[in-house]
Amino acid sequence: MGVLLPLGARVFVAGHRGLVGSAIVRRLEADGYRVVVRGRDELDLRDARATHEFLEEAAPDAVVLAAATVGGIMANSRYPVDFLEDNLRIQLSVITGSHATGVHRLLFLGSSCIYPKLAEQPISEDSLLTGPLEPTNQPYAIAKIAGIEQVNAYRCQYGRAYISAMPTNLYGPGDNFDLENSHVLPALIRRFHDAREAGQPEVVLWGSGTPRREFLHVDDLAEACVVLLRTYDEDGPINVGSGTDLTIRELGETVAAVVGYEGNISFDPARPDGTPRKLMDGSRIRELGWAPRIGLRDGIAATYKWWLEAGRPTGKSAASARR
Ligand SMILES: NC(=O)C1=CN([C@@H]2O[C@H](COP(=O)(O)OP(=O)(O)OC[C@H]3O[C@@H](n4cnc5c(N)ncnc54)[C@H](OP(=O)(O)O)[C@@H]3O)[C@@H](O)[C@H]2O)C=CC1
Ligand SMILES: C[C@H]1O[C@H](OP(=O)(O)OP(=O)(O)OC[C@H]2O[C@@H](n3cnc4c(=O)[nH]c(N)nc43)[C@H](O)[C@@H]2O)[C@@H](O)[C@@H](O)C1=O
Repeated sequence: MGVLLPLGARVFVAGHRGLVGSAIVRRLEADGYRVVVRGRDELDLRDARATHEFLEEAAPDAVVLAAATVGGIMANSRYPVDFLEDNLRIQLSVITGSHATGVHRLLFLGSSCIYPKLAEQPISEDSLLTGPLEPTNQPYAIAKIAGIEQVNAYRCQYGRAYISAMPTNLYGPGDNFDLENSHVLPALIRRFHDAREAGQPEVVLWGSGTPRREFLHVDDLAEACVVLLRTYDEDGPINVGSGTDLTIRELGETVAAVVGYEGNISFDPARPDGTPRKLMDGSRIRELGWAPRIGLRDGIAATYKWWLEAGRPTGKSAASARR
């Protein structure tokens, strides 16, 4: 196999201000790569022509596609048009534009929600398209599946070294802490912190508390992405997970303990549970020598510390996220 990402290569990280993109920028720079970025205010990646012009001028050696319309279970349910169309448009602009301007190496990021709602656990890459999706995030999942197919098509028709990675649920510094639109982990950090400060006797979590989720610290994901960019060149998605999961009730208890909240935890069954379980089979990426380093409790403590030191950002509301 040739050198897929030589040291010093120039990498365009699309979505560099996000949870994932910012972690990938940190990792690439620490590893001796040169990073190219462009803010959404200057370049809307849904605009195919502007994206093409930018890629032509910037001429990166590689592209990491970490820009997307992203959110938790309620955002996915409330804004299906945005989750479907924004992501299809960003993918078309960036992947098509990369090929058209001669970029030979590209990493596309999908998500574990591309797999069937009731996939056999742990979920192997081979279970893609073997059953119905989870309805709360079907539009997003279908856009991401289209992205995987687009990557495969460029591999097949043009021999491009484009690849797709499917991370499990992520968390870490730079996450979205908006209470309605975020994912569960940052929401719980903020909710337990606020409840402790207010002396609130109870925190009501969404759903039944029984769904199981697997969480990976974003710095571990970033390391996995660089390993993939350097060494991996196969068809189809490759999973990136921590290898262990827990119930939402257990997650709530863990976050409460880290934050120092000692009140009661209850559940609101009127809110959706989503997929009952989505634990990834990570054996393929483990064979490449990558393994996560950050345990969940330590990762939550580090994220809580980051959030406090950053001035307790409240995250992206639906309006700003859907700008
Ligand atoms: N968070 C998670 O738990 C998981 C995330 N992933 C995947 O990782 C990738 C990144 O997610 P994450 O970092 O969490 O998301 P964030 O919302 O934190 O970041 C998304 C980034 O994309 C940028 N962006 C969105 N739309 C546009 C646009 N039209 N033009 C230019 N830039 C745009 C945002 O810009 P701005 O900062 O200006 O808003 C932001 O920097 C996604 O593909 C997602 O599917 C996969 C599994 C789990
Ligand atoms: C990464 C992944 O993320 C999403 O899927 P999800 O894992 O279902 O999302 P989530 O993190 O929002 O919730 C996980 C679980 O937690 C429960 N829950 C309890 N209390 C709160 C709470 O306060 N906020 C949130 N958000 N959830 C809560 C909630 O009811 C659910 O049972 C999709 O975007 C999908 O497309 C995707 O890719």
